[in-house]
Amino acid sequence: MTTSLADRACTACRAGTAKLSPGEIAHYLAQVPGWQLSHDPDRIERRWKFGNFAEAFAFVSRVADLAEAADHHPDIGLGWGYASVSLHTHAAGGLHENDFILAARIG
Ligand SMILES: C[C@H](O)[C@H](O)[C@H]1CNC2=NC(N)=NC(=O)C2=N1
Repeated sequence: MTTSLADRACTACRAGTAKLSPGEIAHYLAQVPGWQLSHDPDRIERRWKFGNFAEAFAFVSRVADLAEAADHHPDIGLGWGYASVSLHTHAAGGLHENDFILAARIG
């Protein structure tokens, strides 16, 4: 049995790390329902709605904890009743397995 994405470990990336190919992206994207692919650079994004600002802020705080634990860091948007997360790997100039691991952990 293969390890589920959320249980895999993020690997440290250095400049020059290869970004995922379109075929690899499609393979990983199928494992993170709700996340959408965007481009330039390749990235995955998701937006959540909440009933107030405090709930959105608490969600963002949980995402920040997951990011620190993984040593992989998303761009985060926050406002009244919503939060958005965008993931890509700076070192690769696009998407890396690490982005999908963190997306799977965030949910
Ligand atoms: C050494 C450490 O793994 C790197 O600096 C990490 C930190 N967090 C990161 N986060 C993201 N999104 N992309 C990176 O390339 C990245 N690099």
